[in-house]
Amino acid sequence: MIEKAVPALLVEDVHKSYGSHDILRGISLRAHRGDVISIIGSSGAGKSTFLRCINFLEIPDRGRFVINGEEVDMRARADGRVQPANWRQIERLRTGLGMVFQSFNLWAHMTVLQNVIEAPVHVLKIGRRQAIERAEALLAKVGLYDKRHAYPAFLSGGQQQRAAIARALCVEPEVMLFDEPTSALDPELVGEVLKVIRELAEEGRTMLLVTHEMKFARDVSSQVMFLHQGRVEEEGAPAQIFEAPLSARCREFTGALSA
Ligand SMILES: Nc1ncnc2c1ncn2[C@@H]1O[C@H](COP(=O)(O)OP(=O)(O)OP(=O)(O)O)[C@@H](O)[C@H]1O
Repeated sequence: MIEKAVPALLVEDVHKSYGSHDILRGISLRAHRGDVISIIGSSGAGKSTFLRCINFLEIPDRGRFVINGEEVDMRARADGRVQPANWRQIERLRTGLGMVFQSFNLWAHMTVLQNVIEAPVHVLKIGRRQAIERAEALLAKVGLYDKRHAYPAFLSGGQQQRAAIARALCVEPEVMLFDEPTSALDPELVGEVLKVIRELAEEGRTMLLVTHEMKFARDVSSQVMFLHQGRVEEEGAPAQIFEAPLSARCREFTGALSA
């Protein structure tokens, strides 16, 4: 089927620098529907920056982006870099990318339910009743239905992150982008969030996951990308990356963390 052949996300040759510091030096990625791609690497390798360039929270200096078959319209700047030509297009395409951040980023003045329906109602313009139905189903799925009228301050970090996942899912994104979703959590709360992410993977959702949870990445991913200093040092199936990596750096990194 032609539809299946269109990647959910295609990213080519992404570059990004801050001043004279080159952070991303030509990273490409292709995610087909149902792929779970973990992005791993040492601190400072550029993992989060890469994820943030994909939904234009950071503006890449260069790169080609095709989201759900639609290419992002980029234009050249006088300094040789590129920038999105049309922010309306970016805003529209962003609804196809559900982002979950390390620090949850829930709105503190809104209840869990209000957080989850905000984008469906105000960005997608779906009816409030329909948004509430969808949000309640998602909150039940992540185990937070009973907390739907609570404010974020009254939730644990794990509950806040599960609410943030429900919020990202509520716009029915093509691709979920997870940026170290468990890094800010106390160790005893990590498992409940990983369980939700694992269920999403098992459902066949397309996901990119920046993580330091090596065992989880090994279990849940269809593909793993190991970044080193802004480049893809090695990529492949989890069995390759974690059991028989070709790169000595990758072997050292995964060996040290999964030991
Ligand atoms: N807004 C910014 N301005 C300047 N430098 C930045 C900015 N954001 C990130 N950097 C730098 O870019 C480099 C890569 O950061 P990034 O957060 O992408 O790495 P990472 O691989 O996700 O690391 P970690 O695992 O520690 O989160 C780091 O050296 C960081 O200090």
